[in-house]
Amino acid sequence: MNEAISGFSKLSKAEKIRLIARNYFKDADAAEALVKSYWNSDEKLQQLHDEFIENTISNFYLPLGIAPNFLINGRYHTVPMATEESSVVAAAAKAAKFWASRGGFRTTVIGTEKIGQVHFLYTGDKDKLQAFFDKVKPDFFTETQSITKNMQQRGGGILDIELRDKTQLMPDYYQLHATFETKDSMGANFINSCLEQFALTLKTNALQYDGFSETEKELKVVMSILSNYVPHCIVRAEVSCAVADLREKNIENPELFAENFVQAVRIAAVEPFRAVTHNKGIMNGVDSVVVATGNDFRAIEAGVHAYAARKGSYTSLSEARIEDGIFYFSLELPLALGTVGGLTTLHPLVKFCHGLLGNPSAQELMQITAAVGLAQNFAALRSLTTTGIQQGHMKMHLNNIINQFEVSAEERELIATHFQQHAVSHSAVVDFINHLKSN
Ligand SMILES: CC(C)(COP(=O)([O-])OP(=O)([O-])OC[C@H]1O[C@@H](n2cnc3c(N)ncnc32)[C@H](O)[C@@H]1OP(=O)([O-])[O-])[C@@H](O)C(=O)NCCC(=O)NCCSC(=O)C[C@@](C)(O)CC(=O)[O-]
Ligand SMILES: NC(=O)C1=CN([C@@H]2O[C@H](COP(=O)(O)OP(=O)(O)OC[C@H]3O[C@@H](n4cnc5c(N)ncnc54)[C@H](O)[C@@H]3O)[C@@H](O)[C@H]2O)C=CC1
Repeated sequence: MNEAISGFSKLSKAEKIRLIARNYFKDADAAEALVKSYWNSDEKLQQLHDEFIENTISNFYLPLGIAPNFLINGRYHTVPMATEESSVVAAAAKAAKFWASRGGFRTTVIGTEKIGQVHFLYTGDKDKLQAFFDKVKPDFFTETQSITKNMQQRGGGILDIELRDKTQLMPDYYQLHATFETKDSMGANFINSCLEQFALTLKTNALQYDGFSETEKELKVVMSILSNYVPHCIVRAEVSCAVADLREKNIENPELFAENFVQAVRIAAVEPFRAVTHNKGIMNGVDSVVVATGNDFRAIEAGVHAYAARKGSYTSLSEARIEDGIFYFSLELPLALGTVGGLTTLHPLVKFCHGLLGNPSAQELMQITAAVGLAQNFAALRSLTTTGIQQGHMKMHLNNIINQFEVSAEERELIATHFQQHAVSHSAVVDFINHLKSN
């Protein structure tokens, strides 16, 4: 099919599936059956999922895994992780267990401030604009009172609003740069509602402001939206122990291990090609928790990588050092997470994941997520600087390779036994399966 579809959104779910199956698949019945096989047998539950997004035809599964033994600030957590990548959950679990016997993770929330901006164009005298802003600033607070009342009762609300001159970046470009405290919510809807009211207050007051010329009164609001860059909504996670205590399987020489580990982190600090992969390893853990807890992983990803580039060059999000015989490893991340709002109470499995974590506050969830990010980074670097990443990763990935072939239970057993002694690679598995089949 190579033509536009008109009115797709108006079709029923069954009609959408039929259209897709008939136009894109040789075996339309099989395609239709596959899509339907992922429906939930509970019709009410299926309807709930259908209504999360638009043009829904089915559910797209991601596995939900568990990483136990996360000792964080003296309390054990069992962490839900939703991810498609093999070895991520095993790596987190292994690192959690390793650090649980060495004091666990220490985490602190450094800040929770969120940001939103009204972007507008103004042609005229800058001093007059500043005088106008100073005069109307209280109105931004009073005219959003109906929106902010409940948030204020929770201890949140609008923190401050500034006028920012951005004309060096673009002619006539100014901003209302506002900061917010949104407590247990990620805050997108609260912030955007406040910003849209700021924009209205700005425009209406400008039109009536005697200090402006007729052109100046016509300032133009371009858009009002929160920023997913939250450099003051930061959480820190840290682990440390005596270098000698790092000894374990594959860490026979802890001094050498610690030294290599610190060097690996330093390379990520100075070399962006390495830093991106290093940080991807951190996000293996962070995203899994973010998805499992129904948070906005696109917002988190965008914010984290902007933070990693805040000094002008993209760098490592984690740091490691050895001081007086102690190994220190830490991480700071901007994480605007919510434990209310969005899908948190709507999606039954998301609700289950919050329950598993003891229904944390947003600040607690920030800390758990940062600890998982640090654990993931530790596991990857531990492998990279000792056995290499492929040994453990391919061990976990073996099932995915086997599942691409028709193998009996008996053959599966033989493959598993063989690869306990031999290095796993896609071609080695294929060769071994061919060898089994030819005998
Ligand atoms: C994969 C392991 C954990 C194997 O490690 P191992 O030493 O072979 O594991 P083990 O069989 O000795 O078990 C030790 C513990 O590991 C965990 N574990 C072990 N196996 C499982 C399993 N099947 N299911 C659940 N948990 C598992 C579990 O906690 C277990 O304790 P237990 O539960 O027995 O008390 C290790 O080699 C490892 O941590 N590797 C790193 C893997 C990794 O980082 N994967 C991410 C994907 S690669 C990537 O995307 C990121 C990267 C690497 O590019 C980032 C970067 O470059 O920085
Ligand atoms: N650029 C972005 O990141 C954007 C994200 N979104 C989406 O917005 C959603 C998140 O928005 P939210 O405003 O967080 O969700 P929301 O509007 O669903 O729920 C948050 C609301 O819950 C209420 N609330 C109850 N108890 C609270 C407590 N203890 N603390 C704080 N608030 C409490 C407040 O009224 C608060 O505004 C996500 O699904 C995200 O994908 C939407 C637009 C843009």
